[in-house]
Amino acid sequence: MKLKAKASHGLFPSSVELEAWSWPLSEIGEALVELAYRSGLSTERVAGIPPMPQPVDEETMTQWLHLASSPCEVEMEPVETTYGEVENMLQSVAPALLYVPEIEEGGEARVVALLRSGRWRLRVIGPDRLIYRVAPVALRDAWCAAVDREYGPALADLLQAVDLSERRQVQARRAILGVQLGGMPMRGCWMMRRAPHAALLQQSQETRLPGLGLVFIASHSAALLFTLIGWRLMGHAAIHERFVPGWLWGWALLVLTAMVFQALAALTQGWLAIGVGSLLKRRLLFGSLQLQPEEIRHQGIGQFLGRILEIETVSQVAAAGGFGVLLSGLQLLAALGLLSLGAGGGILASAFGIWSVVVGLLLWRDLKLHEIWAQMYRDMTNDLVERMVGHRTRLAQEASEHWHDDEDALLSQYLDQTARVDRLQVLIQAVLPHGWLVVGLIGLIPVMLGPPPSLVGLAISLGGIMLANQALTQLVAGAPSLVMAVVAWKQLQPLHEAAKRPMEATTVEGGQLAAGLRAEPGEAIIRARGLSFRYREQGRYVLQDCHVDIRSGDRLLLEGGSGGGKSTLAALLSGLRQSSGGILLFRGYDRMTLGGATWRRQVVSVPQFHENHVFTGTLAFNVLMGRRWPPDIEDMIEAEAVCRQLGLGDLLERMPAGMQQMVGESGWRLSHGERSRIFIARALLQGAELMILDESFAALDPATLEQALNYVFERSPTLLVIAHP
Ligand SMILES: Nc1ncnc2c1ncn2[C@@H]1O[C@H](COP(=O)(O)OP(=O)(O)OP(=O)(O)O)[C@@H](O)[C@H]1O
Repeated sequence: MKLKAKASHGLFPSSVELEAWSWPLSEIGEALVELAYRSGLSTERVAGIPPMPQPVDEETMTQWLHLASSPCEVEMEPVETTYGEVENMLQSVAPALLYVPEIEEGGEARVVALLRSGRWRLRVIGPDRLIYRVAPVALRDAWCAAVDREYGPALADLLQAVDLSERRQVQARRAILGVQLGGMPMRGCWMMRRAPHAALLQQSQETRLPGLGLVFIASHSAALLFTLIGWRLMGHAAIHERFVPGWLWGWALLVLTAMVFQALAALTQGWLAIGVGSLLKRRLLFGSLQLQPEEIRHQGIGQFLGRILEIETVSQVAAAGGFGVLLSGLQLLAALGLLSLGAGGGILASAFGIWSVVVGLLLWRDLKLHEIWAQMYRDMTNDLVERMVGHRTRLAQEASEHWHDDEDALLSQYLDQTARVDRLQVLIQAVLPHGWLVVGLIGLIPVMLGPPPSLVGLAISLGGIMLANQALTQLVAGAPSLVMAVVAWKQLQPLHEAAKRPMEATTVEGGQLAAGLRAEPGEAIIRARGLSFRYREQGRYVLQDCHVDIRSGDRLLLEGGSGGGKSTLAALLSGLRQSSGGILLFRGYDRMTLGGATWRRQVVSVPQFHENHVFTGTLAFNVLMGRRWPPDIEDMIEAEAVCRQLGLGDLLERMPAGMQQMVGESGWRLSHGERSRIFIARALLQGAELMILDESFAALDPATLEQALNYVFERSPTLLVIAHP
């Protein structure tokens, strides 16, 4: 099959073949750099991208892309679609890299660098750095060629028998395969995005928020300007009693223009709200995943839950007109200008200045009260989460009359604070805008008592008072949401700070090691010299001057008294914690060289029961999450086999949905022994070089223990078992 694409350069576009607009696999690094640069995500063409290790499979490629994308300040996210959806996906996934398997038997695999494109023509960068325009269907055919080749021949005879032109035959084959294979998963596409730890401003540029913001401010200002000119026109006509039709038409035109700009402002406000909300959500959720377990533990998980819920407040406020509040500032300035131009300008402008200070002070007080209120709310959430987690223990062991002791005290403090916030709100909402009308009219009294003012000056002053009233009404209507947003943003600061931390990158050595072969029998896997660890800087050492040697193929048992530091050592060896001193090497590399992610892939630890978790999801997800998700059919077959070998066959028979059964907190309640074997299965399926089991067999009866242990011996290349004597 020959694939064609129109070249976009030159005066007379000509058809060129796949080789011209796709990159050889060996040049994937160059394709990545060029795509990052041309799509505006990198500021320069980064040099020195390491070569991709061979042989290539999807896993190696994903790992390598993870490694190679970090110097370009981008991330490559694997995208999965179905055979029937390929064309749609190609139209929305850019910028992206696509792995195109060999089109013909014996051909070579290629890579396509897809730029942001229109719907009907996709733009791709060729190895000659020129941009080609490709029909979505041509790229679809290239990407799906391997699948089409496998399933297409069966259709060939059928299509030959029908009298159709060659073009129609291709279309018919595409349509039939689309129906037959529509749900088949398709992989080999990686979407390029700005790295999530990049500055918020850079990320907002990517979503075109600054431009939208400017359009919003400009259209709002224009609407205000045209309204003011309209007022001036009507005022002038009224004072001079000259209501000629031309003036009325002019006024109508001004009002219409103001309406158009107002509609544009409302439209861009909606887009801004959605854009800001999604940007913040993405950023802060990334921040929450960047937190170290110790940071969460230090503050309590409920505190963080409370903070994460605040994300919704910030984005809702954006939608609820927080921007309108900011813009009422513009109206206040315009009102100040009018008041100083009108009759008795000095007095009215000063009165308005003093009133604005009062407004500012009351809003400041509102902010402070809200901050205390939010802290109380977070404490209550934390308390509630603690109570829910420990509910069963309290049920069994605490006297029921004490269950709600602290809860009642917290609740009554919270209600008192809510009442304080509400009282201030009433004052702000009722007094500020209307109070100003009274103050403004009192400010006019000296003007009226003095020499008669000019009618124009009086009209301008009245217009200024009304405009200020309108601006204050808008300000106090939106102020509560703005105050909430400021308070919520302050609470989200730890997540925002965590989001600035760069992700742990896979290093060149890490990538090579991950793609390379297993260690030779007897080769040193772990080497630790003088290893020490303490939980706090001034705390006591839990481990001190510790020497460990683990070789490939070893089966080791680590015994020791309670609190002796066995689990801590397991956490250090598996890269979950970092040592306070000494040297720790995995196959000759330290953690910095290898990268934390690669280290944790290669040394898997099954933590003690209370430190491990069954996620709410299918059993298949729970055992395969350490390998990859979504899985392919081989993964599923292997996962079921591992579960059966660990003695979970009975459980699988009893579960109505087998491997697809929902487990976890709200699903099938697994017994202690079943859970511990699921943890073992999860670790075995990760395929790590070294496996550490921390008291994983404690809950098993002797027969099951023997079966599980024998299987673990058989499957793990190197094993360290922690157990009590
Ligand atoms: N976050 C922490 N801060 C301070 N000390 C801690 C912390 N976590 C654990 N420790 C202490 O470190 C010591 C070693 O704990 P570790 O869990 O490694 O022991 P272990 O040998 O696995 O014990 P066991 O056999 O009872 O599971 C214990 O004294 C424990 O109290």
